Amino acid sequence: MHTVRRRIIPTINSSSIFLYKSIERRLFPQGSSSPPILQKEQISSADKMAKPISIEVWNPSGKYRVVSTKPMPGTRWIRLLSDQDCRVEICTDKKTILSVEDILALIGDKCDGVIGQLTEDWGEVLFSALRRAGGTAFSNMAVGYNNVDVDAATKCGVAVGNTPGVLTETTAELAASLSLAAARRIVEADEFMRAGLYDGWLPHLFVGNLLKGQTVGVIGAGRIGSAYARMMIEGFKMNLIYYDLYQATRLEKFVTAYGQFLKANGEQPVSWKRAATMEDVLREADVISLHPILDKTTYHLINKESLSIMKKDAILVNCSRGPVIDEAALVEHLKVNPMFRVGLDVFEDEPYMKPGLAELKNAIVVPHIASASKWTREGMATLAALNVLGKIKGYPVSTDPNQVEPFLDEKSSPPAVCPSIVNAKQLGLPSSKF
Ligand SMILES: NC(=O)C1=CN([C@@H]2O[C@H](COP(=O)(O)OP(=O)(O)OC[C@H]3O[C@@H](n4cnc5c(N)ncnc54)[C@H](O)[C@@H]3O)[C@@H](O)[C@H]2O)C=CC1
Ligand SMILES: O=C(O)C(=O)CO
Repeated sequence: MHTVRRRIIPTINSSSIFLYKSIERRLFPQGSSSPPILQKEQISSADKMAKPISIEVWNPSGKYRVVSTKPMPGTRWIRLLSDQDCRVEICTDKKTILSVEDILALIGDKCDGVIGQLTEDWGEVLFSALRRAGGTAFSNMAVGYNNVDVDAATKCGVAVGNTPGVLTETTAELAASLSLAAARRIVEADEFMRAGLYDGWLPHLFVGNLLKGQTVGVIGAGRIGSAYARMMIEGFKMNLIYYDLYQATRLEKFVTAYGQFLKANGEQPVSWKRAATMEDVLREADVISLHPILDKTTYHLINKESLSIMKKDAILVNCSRGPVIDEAALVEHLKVNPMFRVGLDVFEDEPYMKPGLAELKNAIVVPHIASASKWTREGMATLAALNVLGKIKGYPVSTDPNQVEPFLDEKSSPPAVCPSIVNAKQLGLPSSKF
């Protein structure tokens, strides 16, 4: 078998290059685990099973084989794994979304753990394959894990990690950005300027909504929903109405204290209300932001009926998951209510939009970038790698998945703990407060 072994220039900074004895770039045929190294030209594009998957290997002599289905930001995550005797294989295939077959090929016959992405379908097929390959660890590089069948993973004895906390503020900031952009019609106005249509100030030009004193509605007041609420209340002095299955006590205390502060300074205080039903939020709020998890209870939470009870000039923001909104119903609603505006980061059939959405001026659409700040994305990669590493090494699981700083501090070694394993209890894994 002809082999190709090329040294490539690592994309990480030069100080870390010496840590890695060699880097291989190989072409990985689907359906084999320790595949022969093939030249691209040798592979017939007509033969689907022979379709190559390109990978990058770090620390080739590492004892544990850890696969990442995507290159991830930063280099700390690679260093942390390599330093702990892991051979790290990163899929560098150009295809944006890997299929189950692609991932089966990456798992192969021996694989200790995988770091995967929210675009991948992690169900019984992949978890059984991972288990057969000797693997017991998987982590999504995301806090949301609606793409993962956790029961199937548990049945196979595979731990499922996620990355909460590190993306809370970044995601909330995008929700706040979309709220402002929609309220003040920033995207429409930008397009107007660039089209050369501006010929002077006019009293009616791009008039939008003032946020101060209006009501912000939050559906799903967990980590991100609460952080978003605080930004809108503190930043724009909005009143809060929220709906969640649980009471957001800290958020309520914050609004009470901030209201008292404003009052003491002679300003109009802000207020909060926990709604008994989601419909109460939809009826009362001027800006509504969706932050629940996606599950059976939140699928199409916003549909034709719920849209119909919202104010005609309300603003709706979605930075949770696309299927929380019935997007076809939303398109119809936007068409007949031009004053109703939306800011969407996520879509029902991602990466696609429902027909008609792209043409609507009252919709702002961005490609699932809510967690896309450098610090957050590098932190997500680190937490995902530490989940996988911790399970491989037999470390206990953190009892507080919101305590992320100790894992992210670049100046010290991370604790010997898995940051967040969602099926830890079901698997009977030991836990640690650390
Ligand atoms: N667009 C993006 O890039 C990002 C999207 N997300 C999405 O945001 C979601 C929330 O993340 P976190 O705030 O960290 O999670 P979290 O678990 O802290 O908050 C979710 C909240 O939703 C509530 N909830 C669950 N079912 C509900 C229902 N039927 N009605 C109302 N509330 C309900 C929960 O009680 C919880 O308070 C993630 O699951 C993920 O899908 C997260 C990060 C980035
Ligand atoms: O973390 C998530 O759930 C995302 O959607 C991307 O950050």
